Amino acid sequence: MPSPLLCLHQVTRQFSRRTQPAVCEVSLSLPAGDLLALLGPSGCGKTTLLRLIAGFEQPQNGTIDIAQRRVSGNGHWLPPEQRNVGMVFQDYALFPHLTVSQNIAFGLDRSSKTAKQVKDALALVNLTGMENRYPHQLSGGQQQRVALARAIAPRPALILLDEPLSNLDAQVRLRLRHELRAILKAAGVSAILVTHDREEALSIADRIAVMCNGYLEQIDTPEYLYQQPASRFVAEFVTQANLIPAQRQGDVWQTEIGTIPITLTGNCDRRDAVDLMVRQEEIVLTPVPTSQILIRDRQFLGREYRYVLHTPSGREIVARTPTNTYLAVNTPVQLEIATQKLQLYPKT
Ligand SMILES: Nc1ncnc2c1ncn2[C@@H]1O[C@H](COP(=O)(O)OP(=O)(O)OP(=O)(O)O)[C@@H](O)[C@H]1O
Repeated sequence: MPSPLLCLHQVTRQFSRRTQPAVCEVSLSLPAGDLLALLGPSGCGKTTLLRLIAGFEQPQNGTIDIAQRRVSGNGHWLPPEQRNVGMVFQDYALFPHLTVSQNIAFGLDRSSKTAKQVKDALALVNLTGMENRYPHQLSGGQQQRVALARAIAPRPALILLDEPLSNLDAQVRLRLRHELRAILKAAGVSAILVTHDREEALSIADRIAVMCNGYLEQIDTPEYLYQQPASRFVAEFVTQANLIPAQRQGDVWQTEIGTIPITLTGNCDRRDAVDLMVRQEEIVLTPVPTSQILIRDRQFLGREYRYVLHTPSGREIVARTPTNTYLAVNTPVQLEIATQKLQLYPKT
């Protein structure tokens, strides 16, 4: 197996003794050529972790290796400019008085190769022909592509992107999402992308690292993460699943939405009270006049309906159904769960 391009071991950064660490004992590795998304809510430590890798922050504990070279920890320290890492920021950070070409050439050593490196980077981000424009003559999406070309041009080992799409409007953002992945893959560069947008992470990353309160909760492929969230936090944040309290009663789980065979969650868990993870798209709704569960809201989302249901105890459950299930608000409904395997989590 080839050595990973980036290796973090037990990295911790605490800004003040009175607060908990912004990044706490994070270990992860990144295979060469992979695109990793750091995903988590605001304040969970994503940007701090990115800055530790770039060398803008120094950890109190742990080691960081890039391309088999220790850049931080155990008495080693390499400043950002010696780490062979490119950065792309949320606000593009282009020089307004320099043209597109000059912006891209900025970080390159002046040599006979510079013009070719700029030309190649421009072609990679699809901006050939715009080399003499100034940043204010470009759209937001084009400016971000210049920033990406500038990071790629010196051919760094690793590119770090901090919320690179968040300043763009929704449509451009969607388009650039896929372009971004294609450009990074075409350049053959490894990259880490910070985002708080789960769809962005799920759709473009090879692997996703989910962070919560400074800790790394889970790192897996988007598919695995979605199917098998390792914790209640990942289940709620990434899959936006419903967590429904359940009591063991013989060979079924007793819940507000009916009984569920224990076999659906595997028989090995001996706990009596758990929360079951029920994904929005796994719920099948049938109108039943005697049911105590009511539809409180319905939204048409084009390809599906999003129903908000209320149980007698006041719990809110969200279901997404195909558009052939049209049910009016206030209809009493029965819920069925269409899955072969349900995840469960210990009760909090
Ligand atoms: N220079 C600093 N000094 C003190 N505290 C800091 C500093 N930088 C970050 N923090 C704190 O560390 C924690 C993690 O911040 P960080 O910016 O890494 O989170 P984030 O996940 O990137 O959030 P966001 O998505 O809002 O940018 C927060 O509680 C933040 O207030």
